[in-house]
Formats: sequence, C-alpha cells, structure tokens
Amino acid sequence: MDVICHTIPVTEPSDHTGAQLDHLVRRGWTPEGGQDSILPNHATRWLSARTGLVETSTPVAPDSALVVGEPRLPDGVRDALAAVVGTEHVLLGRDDRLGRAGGMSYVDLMRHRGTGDLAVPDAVVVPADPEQVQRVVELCAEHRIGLVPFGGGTSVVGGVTASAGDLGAVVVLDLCRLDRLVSVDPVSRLAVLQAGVTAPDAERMLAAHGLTLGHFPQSFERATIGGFAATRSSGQASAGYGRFEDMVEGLRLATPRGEWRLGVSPASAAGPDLRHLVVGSEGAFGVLTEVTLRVRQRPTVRRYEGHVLDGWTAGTAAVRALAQAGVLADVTRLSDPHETDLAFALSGGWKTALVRRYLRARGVADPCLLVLGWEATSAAELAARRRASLRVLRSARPVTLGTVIGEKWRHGRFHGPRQRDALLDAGVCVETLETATYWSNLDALRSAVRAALVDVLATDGRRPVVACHVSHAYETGASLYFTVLVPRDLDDPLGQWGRAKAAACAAITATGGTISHHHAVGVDHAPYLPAEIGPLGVDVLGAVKRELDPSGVLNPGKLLG
Ligand SMILES: Cc1cc2nc3c(=O)[nH]c(=O)nc-3n(C[C@H](O)[C@H](O)[C@H](O)COP(=O)(O)OP(=O)(O)OC[C@H]3O[C@@H](n4cnc5c(N)ncnc54)[C@H](O)[C@@H]3O)c2cc1C
Repeated sequence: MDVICHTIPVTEPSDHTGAQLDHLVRRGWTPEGGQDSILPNHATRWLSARTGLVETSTPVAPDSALVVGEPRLPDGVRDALAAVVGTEHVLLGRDDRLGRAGGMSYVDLMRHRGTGDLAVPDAVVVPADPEQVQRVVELCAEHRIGLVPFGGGTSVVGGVTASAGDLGAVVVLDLCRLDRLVSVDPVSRLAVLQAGVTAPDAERMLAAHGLTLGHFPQSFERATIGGFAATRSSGQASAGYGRFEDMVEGLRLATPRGEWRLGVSPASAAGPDLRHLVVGSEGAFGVLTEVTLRVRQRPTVRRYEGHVLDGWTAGTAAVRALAQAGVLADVTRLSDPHETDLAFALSGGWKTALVRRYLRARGVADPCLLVLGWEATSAAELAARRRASLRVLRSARPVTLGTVIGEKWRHGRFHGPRQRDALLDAGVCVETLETATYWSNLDALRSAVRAALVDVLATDGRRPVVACHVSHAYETGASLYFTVLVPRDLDDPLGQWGRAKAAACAAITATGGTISHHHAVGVDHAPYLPAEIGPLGVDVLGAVKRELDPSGVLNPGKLLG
C-alpha cells in the first residue's frame, strides 16, 4: 500500500503545560502590544461621526479584578486524572484556568475585561494522545465531572463555556498536545490529523507533501482540526475547497461508551452516514481525537481581484449567476454597501479616496465590493477558470478594480479580529452573526436581520453600523454574515448586545434562515435549534446524546441546551 506514515511533532520540544496558551489570549486576539491592534485616528474619527461614539477609551480591568473561585475538583478525581496524563498536565492554577474560561464572542471578551460573571473551569487537563483522551472521558463519566473539549477556543457561540450544569465540577480538556500529522495517503489524497492541530500547523505539515487542506476561516491562526469538525466550519475559500464537513472522510471519537471510529470508503450505501452525527456535535457526543481529511494538491498560482457592482440586488444576482453556472471563484465574497463603506472608512488614505472618486465617476451609486480569488496548480488552469467566471460576471456590468484590492484583501484576510481588540478598547460594541437561506429569500432575510439589529441598538443617540456580506455561495442559496458596530452602553454592555442578538435570532427564525451557517449552536443558539429541526429532531439528538453520554458529562449546556 502506498501510504507514508508520519508522526511529525509541530514544536520541538513540545511543551503544552500552560505556557503555550497564555490566559491573556482569552482577552483578545492580538498579543499584548501588537501593532495591528491599534485603531488609526481616522477610523476613530469616522466612528465618532458615523455612530455617535463619545467615550473612546475603555481599558480592560486588571486580571486581579476577575473573580476565580477555588477548584472544586475532588482530590480523588484529580489524582486519577494525574495518573492518566501526568501531574504536570492537570492544571489547577488561576491563570491556566482563566486562559480556558470561555471563547471569543463579544460577551466572552467583555467578561474577561471584568464585566459580568466568568465561568472558570475547576481544572484544565492536557492529554497527550487519543488513548489518554479516552481514559479522561471515562473518568469524567464515572465521577460525573463535566468535560469541555477545547481546541483553539475561538468559539463565538459559547461552545467552550465552562458550565458544570448540574454536575459538581467541570474540567476543560485542552487538546493542544494532540498536534501530529498521523499519516498521509498521497494516492487517495487523504491525511489523518490529530484533533488539536491548528490550521497553520496543518497547512505547514501538509505543504511538506505538496498538499493543502484549503480551509481558511478568519479564525485560521488559532482554530484546530477538531474544532472545525465539531462545528461544521466553513472557510473563506469554501467555494473552491468545500465546507469542512465536505473534507471529513473519517473520525475517531472518544465517548464514555468507548471509542467510535467511522469512515472506511469515499462513499457508502451502508445506511445513514453516521459521520454526520459526529461532525457538528460540538463536543456533546464525544471528543474527536483524529480526523481523516480529503486534501488537495497545493496551488502554485493564485489571483485575487476586486470588482464593484452597483447595489446589493445586482451584486447578489451576479454571485447567484456564478454559483448556478458552476463557475464560482475559490473565494467569492460580496460586501453590501454598508460593509463596502465600512471597509473604505477603516482603511482610509488617499488610495481609498481615489477609488471612491473613480466609482462616482463611473456612475456607481451604491458600491458593493466583490472579491474573487482563484487558486490553481497551473497558470493555464487558473486562466481558464477565471475566464469562465468573468464571462458570467460580465452581464452584471461590474466596475473592475484589478488585483490591488483583491491582494489587499488576501493579505489582510485574517487581520479583522485584531482590530476588534482595538475597537473594544475604544468603547465600541463589535460583534458578528451569520445565517443562510435560499436565494429567493436572501433579500428578505437580510432586511429582517438588519431591521431587528438597528431597531434594538439605535438608542440614546447611538447609530449602529450593520454591515453584511455573502462569503459562501451555493447553487440554491448563500450565507449572510453581519458585522455590527455601535457605541457600547457603558452601563449595561452585556444587556445591550443580548437584546440585539435575541432580536436578530428571532428575525432569522421568523424569516426562514438557519440559526447558524458556520458558527455552530453552542450555548447562544441552543434556544433557537428546536424551531429549526423540530421537536422530533431534538428528540433524536437527545437519544443519541443519552446513548453515547449516559451520565451527561460531555460539554454541558451546548447544542441541546
Ligand atoms: C475572529 C473569529 C473569526 C472566525 N471566523 C470563522 C470563519 O471564517 N468560519 C468559521 O467556520 N468559523 C469562524 N469562527 C468561529 C470558530 O473559529 C470556529 O467555530 C472554529 O471551528 C472553532 O475551532 P476551535 O478549534 O477554536 O474550537 P473551539 O472554539 O475550541 O471549540 C468549538 C466547539 O467545538 C468543540 N470541540 C473543540 N475541539 C473538539 C474536539 N476535538 N472534539 C469534540 N469537540 C470539540 C468545543 O467543545 C466547542 O463546542 C471565527 C471565530 C473568531 C473568534
């Protein structure tokens, strides 16, 4: 068999005893003092004029102000866990526990800044391999200790909130030591990766074999293979490489009932595809330890370019035409006029002013930026695919801006979250949410969500920015991704966003969208899941949960509420 087996450590020597994941990262995206996190003056000025932002300095509370209780883990359980993973890999220190207290939603970040209650785990357990994960899962089930699987901790829906539920204690299972590329099958184009491998490390290890996964979510720099599979993640190049679940060929899952392995062939008629019970199960059915993934040849050429369509209707019609003709670029991303305006305002500078003037001269009243990016293994292939896309796009009469804007987007594609830290410092409530629907319902859904958010957030002189884009398009429909910026209600920041999020979710449910296209359910969307899958669907998921996790210790409160 033509299978090369590898066990390649990512870091030499590997030391994941807590130093790797500094607790400060929970507070923001950028390392302390990172230059990217500075908000330029022109952006602050624009925000003040556009949104009514008054207070522009709201620094974080010192760490010492955060309330962290004593660990409630019984001594016997701590010793049993230590016997499996080693004493040094059962972390009980304040900083280690704070470092895995929650994910990266606005609410999570605000809690780390000293607002509201922070759910801090009683311990962090850092196993070395799938066998240790299995033993830890069994121990937690035996002693009825809650267990929260933790990959990159980038969940924005409360997926890694350390809730104990009705259990006495909760531990976070940090998978960072499961960091190996286990094997590569270049003939079948398959790779087996351990669950804790981060996206950059996956790409680096696969690149050594001339391969790529092609999964580039905006959380790329931190998120992990296990997290992607557990949340049905979708990357920026999903039109070319597919959503993460399209890449999953096989799985290894540690459950309280024993290990479950799935996936033996590229297709099968042997009953329902049970892999899809595990993909998207958000740690509630088991802990993924290894994922077998379809990989592709690494591209050698790429071209990213910007086009502008006049108005949202023309823009979405163009993306629909590309999708239905089967000629989407690998990255196809359409911003609505609000997001286009926001992007221009935040980048500022004379070049942006020139672009705005050029668009006005070309008679574009409502600019909608469309970024198209193609990646290929030869210039000829890229040229052919680009020609096919542009032939369809031409009928939408785009104004073409060339590669400068496309390349600028590509270089900054992971940088958005860094500005989020600076925006929080500047007293802005900044958050995103997403949904998807069929093409015939897309405009109605966008209008309903926009209206709901503006209605709740436009109070006391605040003028919210609600920007939207399509970044995942299909033959039958597309995702909608909203970015919200509004001056923070300094007296009730969590209530302000809580009301807005509830209104947006209600609008999504009432207008026939999905409660999540790629962020998953977590805690935040759990109340809205029954409306989407029906009471029978909830019963089916509940039955699977009871079968795999009879004592209910796995990720309490997630997915099923
Ligand atoms: C700035 C930012 C940008 C983002 N952009 C995108 C985007 O473009 N596309 C996208 O899809 N998502 C995006 N997200 C959301 C998030 O990154 C994804 O949900 C990602 O898949 C989570 O990966 P993770 O390793 O960080 O998982 P975590 O946040 O650690 O966990 C997510 C969920 O999966 C569970 N889980 C984690 N590992 C395992 C495992 N091994 N076994 C079982 N369960 C597990 C956790 O318990 C939790 O419920 C973004 C988030 C942020 C903060």
